[in-house]
Amino acid sequence: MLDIFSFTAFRQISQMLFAIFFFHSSEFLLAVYFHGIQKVTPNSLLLSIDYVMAMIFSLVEYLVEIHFFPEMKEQCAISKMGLALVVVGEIIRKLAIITAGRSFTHLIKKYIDDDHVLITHGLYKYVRHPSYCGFFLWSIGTQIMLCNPLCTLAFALVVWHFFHMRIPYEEFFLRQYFGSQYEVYARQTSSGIPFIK
Ligand SMILES: C[S@@+](CC[C@H](N)C(=O)[O-])C[C@H]1O[C@@H](n2cnc3c(N)ncnc32)[C@H](O)[C@@H]1O
Repeated sequence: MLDIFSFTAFRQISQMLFAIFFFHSSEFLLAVYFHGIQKVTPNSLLLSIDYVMAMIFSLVEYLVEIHFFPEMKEQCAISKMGLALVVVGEIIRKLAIITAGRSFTHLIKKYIDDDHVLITHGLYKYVRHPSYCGFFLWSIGTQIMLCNPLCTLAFALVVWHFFHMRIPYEEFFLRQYFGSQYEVYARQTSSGIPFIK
């Protein structure tokens, strides 16, 4: 029997599909809850071409490896560790969104509006970018869960690089809006992503 029909493959692929479905649908529903359906676009599903390509690539790695090296996918402890990272990352991300409420937008705001307040409580008391930290863990966790060594490394590098570019850009506008209030806050808290100040 082909390994793709094994119990392990069924479990790992179902977990992956559920993780993806839950992540994107809950992002969209929370955006609708906080901003209203009129202001939310399909962009809040966070399904970019690059992201879809990355997920397809990870599925290809999975299928190739399970066919040629099926024992690689039987690392139960590693796969469970990945699942735990997915769950922890998802919880951190959603707690951050709920804490920031209307101040949280999927697109970086370049102009302040009245309902945008600086959030420094909850998870934001400990790190400046908890939702990015949650996504970082979630995305790497999905690949560890699939026992995909290449994509684990690739996702870690690509997602890290994405936040390395995005955080200074986002903080440029936050400094403009909130001035010294943001400066003080930024000095007291770390970014939440390793090796990003
Ligand atoms: C996708 S959210 C990400 C928020 C944050 N970087 C995080 O990881 O939780 C981006 C929007 O959140 C806003 N934002 C980021 N940090 C904030 C804070 N501490 N208080 C209020 N708004 C914030 C930015 O202005 C931007 O429009």
